[in-house]
Amino acid sequence: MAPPVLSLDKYNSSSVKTPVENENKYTPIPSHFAYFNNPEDSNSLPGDIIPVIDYSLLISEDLDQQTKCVSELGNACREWGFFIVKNHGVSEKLYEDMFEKCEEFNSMSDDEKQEFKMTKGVMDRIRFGSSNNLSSTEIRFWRDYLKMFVHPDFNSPHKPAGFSEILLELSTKQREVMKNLLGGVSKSLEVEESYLHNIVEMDKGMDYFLLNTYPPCPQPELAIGLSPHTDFGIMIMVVSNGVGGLQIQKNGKWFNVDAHRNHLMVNLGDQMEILTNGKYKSAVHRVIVNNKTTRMSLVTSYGPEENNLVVPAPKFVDDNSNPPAYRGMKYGDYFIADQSSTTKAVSTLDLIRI
Ligand SMILES: O=C(O)CCC(=O)C(=O)O
Ligand SMILES: [Fe+2]
Repeated sequence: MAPPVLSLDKYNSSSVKTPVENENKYTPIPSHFAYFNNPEDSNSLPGDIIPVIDYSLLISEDLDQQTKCVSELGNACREWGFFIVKNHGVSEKLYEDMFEKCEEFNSMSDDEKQEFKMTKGVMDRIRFGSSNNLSSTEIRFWRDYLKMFVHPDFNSPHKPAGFSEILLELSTKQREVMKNLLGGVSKSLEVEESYLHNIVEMDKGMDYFLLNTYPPCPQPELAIGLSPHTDFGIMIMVVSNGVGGLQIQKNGKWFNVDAHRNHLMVNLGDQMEILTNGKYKSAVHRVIVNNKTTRMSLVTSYGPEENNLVVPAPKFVDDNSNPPAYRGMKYGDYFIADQSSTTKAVSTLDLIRI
């Protein structure tokens, strides 16, 4: 007898998690989750060569150490568009508390989460859902999300109790780390420390926070958590609950990112590529799923002020060998284009490449 098929539609659910928990003996997964046709497409390599940056050296008083760290940061940005950050100083306890609250959020019923579903559109201050693309003819991602704007105005679900306080504390601390990383990246580009920060008006910048949840999948070799993509934003900070899944692409090959719970994973985003006129590239990445453990990731995308017109910065453009490679676009418009696209290939950058 054919095994029962997991049916998401009968739950009319905006989440992968609810049906997964209610029908735990299912297989196969519904066809609209079947992403991989060819098993070789999911091949990957160990990520032990991915650069690791020691944040404590970046902010140290010892100028030699700092310079060495900036140079490592520059290499990581040029070669990978991605790096791992250790010794970042945000407490492990704060992450533990945040993940605990995220689990509590996930455990609420669909009815309880109803009020957080998208109502007006992608500019909703908070939205909960699953897959970017809800058209039934498209492949869906094996992922649930909760997304919200946390800067300059702070938004958070009002439940579970304590969620918003912990998120505010975490966002504030992570923002400080990001400011210093952005300073280090500026220096690696041989501009003053505040160059990128000032040009994008980071003090008024739009920080977008996401909780991604990838429940165990009975056929992980077929499904995908997130297909290959680049992120909007200047830099993106990711912390996981210690369960692997993130992969970074380099020279056409996929590398597994070591999922140490107390490390930050940072990738360069599309606005970094535009600002540096392609000198630093936005990293292509994807998330694969497993059949044992739920992966959760806390992602914050840091970007310019919403009305900031993002164009290649003067320092990286000249009339001879470096003409502008991207058209300018207001950051808010870019965000909307990225988040509303139902046909997005790998990168929204394709919209503005010259
Ligand atoms: O879950 C992750 O590690 C990364 C998620 C991601 O790439 C995204 O939300 O854009
Ligand atoms: Fe991403």
